[in-house]
Amino acid sequence: MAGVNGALHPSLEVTAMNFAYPGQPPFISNFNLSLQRGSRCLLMGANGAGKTTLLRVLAGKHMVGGRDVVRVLGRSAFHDTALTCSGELAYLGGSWSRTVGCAGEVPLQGDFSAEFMIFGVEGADPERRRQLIELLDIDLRWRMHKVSDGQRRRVQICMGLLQPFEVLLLDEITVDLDVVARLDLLEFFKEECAQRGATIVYATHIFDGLETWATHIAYVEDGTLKRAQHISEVAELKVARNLISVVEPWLRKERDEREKAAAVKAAAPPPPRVQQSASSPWGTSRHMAYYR
Ligand SMILES: Nc1ncnc2c1ncn2[C@@H]1O[C@H](COP(=O)(O)OP(=O)(O)OP(=O)(O)O)[C@@H](O)[C@H]1O
Repeated sequence: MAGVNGALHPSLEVTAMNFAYPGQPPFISNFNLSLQRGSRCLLMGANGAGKTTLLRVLAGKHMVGGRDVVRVLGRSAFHDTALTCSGELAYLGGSWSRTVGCAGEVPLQGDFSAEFMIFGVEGADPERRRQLIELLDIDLRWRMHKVSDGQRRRVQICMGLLQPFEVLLLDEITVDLDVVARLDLLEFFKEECAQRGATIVYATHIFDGLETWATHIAYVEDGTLKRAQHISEVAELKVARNLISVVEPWLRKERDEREKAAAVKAAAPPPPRVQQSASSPWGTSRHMAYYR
């Protein structure tokens, strides 16, 4: 996707990025992605392909390489903490949690009202707040420990969007929303990109209506970027009914190849066992048997 629109300064740029979880083999190698202002990129891939990992790296939650590897608005996503503090770079992820020391991510609990949560976000523009509360159909009297998953999610999304982001990373946040809330939110995102030039990367498995929403697609397979295209360049989409009928064969092909590779591995003869010589300290001998 390098150089989309030919503009000089992409709002999001990843260059030759490598990543491995601690103590694990390399997962992402030589990953490159470049998005201009106003782009809405759909991040797709099978379960475990690396979408969440990528979004968290883009959000500056993991340090990867030097300052030039993951650039957001021309600044290092990890090193420039002002990016997230100002809300210019926003990440809305799966669960609503907070990090508690060695316990890691702990789900939010407690009897708070939606109003307390939303009005607790400092510096929010009252008009934007009113618009989001209305868009997400939030009742400010909701008690957060008594609401449904979808209602809790609406409050989380509202809080995450109060600051006018420049780059927004969305990790499957619409799963709990009903159809109307999801469509209204997607429309809101489209306007944010068109009017303010915001950039969005959205990881999801729900493709309904996204063929006309996305400007770009990125398809990852096992940590590797297999496709990165402008939506108009996806040849299959020109003749397909919808996005799901395009992506389903990619996912099935990938699964078949994975199963074949696993079958070949299982059928291969086991590696030769290292013969232990009689003099090996790990070998057994009749002599030692006397001492057992
Ligand atoms: N903290 C971690 N430590 C080690 N490995 C991890 C960690 N988090 C994720 N992984 C591994 O990284 C790979 C990618 O996981 P990731 O959550 O990024 O995938 P995903 O594409 O978001 O999947 P899904 O569609 O199921 O949400 C998986 O194999 C997963 O087991």
